[in-house]
Amino acid sequence: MKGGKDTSAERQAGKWQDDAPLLSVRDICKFYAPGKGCGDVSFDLYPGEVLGIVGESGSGKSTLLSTLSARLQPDSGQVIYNSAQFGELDLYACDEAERRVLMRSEWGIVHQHARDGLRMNVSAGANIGERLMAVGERHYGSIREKAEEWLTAVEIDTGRIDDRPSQFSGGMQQRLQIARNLVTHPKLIFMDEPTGGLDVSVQARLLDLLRNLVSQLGLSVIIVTHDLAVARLLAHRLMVMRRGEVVETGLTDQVLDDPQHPYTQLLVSSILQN
Ligand SMILES: Nc1ncnc2c1ncn2[C@@H]1O[C@H](COP(=O)(O)OP(=O)(O)OP(=O)(O)O)[C@@H](O)[C@H]1O
Repeated sequence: MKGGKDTSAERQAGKWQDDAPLLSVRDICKFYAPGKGCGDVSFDLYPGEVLGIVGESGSGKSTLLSTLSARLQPDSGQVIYNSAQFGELDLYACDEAERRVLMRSEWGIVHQHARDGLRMNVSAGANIGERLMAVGERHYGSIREKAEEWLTAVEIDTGRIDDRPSQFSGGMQQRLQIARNLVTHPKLIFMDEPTGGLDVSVQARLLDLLRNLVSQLGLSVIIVTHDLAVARLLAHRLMVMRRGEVVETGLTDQVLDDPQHPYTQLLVSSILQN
């Protein structure tokens, strides 16, 4: 099946708002110094929705993503996750053990640099199998079979299952990182510049793959990118950040085709001029 975003019309019709939010973010602040970090961020993310966080370098995108994914304690604010296993969880008030379970089952994190998300000294199959074992899978044959299925899903030859990621190209490493994340059927994926640092043709292939998987699996995604073309292709909704503040939010097509805030206008026009 060829994937793709749902149309703005569906989004505007409130297709997702009928469901309970998967993630509710309220007044999150995390500042390292004045203007360095992120402040007063609030939004709801619905099941199957892809939210893009865009803005120039240093605007606070990665800081925000880390606070949303329970990797960086905010100075203030609340992140509530609607867990299949635990019900509503306040991420910074719940047990560390519960957060760890989420990280390896219901959530996935795709890092910009694949080596931050992979174990480079074990095989591709073991990278995928490790996450399965973390959720209780013990049968070697079944783990290997699922690893092969996921290698195929991310377009890696199953003959490479015993190779280490260090023997893979950058694009393959990134696809392996995605397979490792998706094997446990997570609900929510956090991505930080997943196509950054890759050649343009490799980026295009990865984006196409991501778009199809996100659509087929009905994943909710929060993706940080400075690349508006990536945002346009993947995200239903955008949040534009500048100096730690959200300056504009809205449907992707609306924000990019009819930006309201002067900073977004500048961001969009600078891309058009290039
Ligand atoms: N651990 C840290 N200690 C101090 N300052 C930090 C830390 N991490 C980030 N910052 C600062 O906070 C600001 C926001 O950084 P952040 O990485 O969130 O921005 P970004 O929008 O993701 O940028 P980029 O696209 O370059 O990754 C920057 O000024 C950065 O230098």
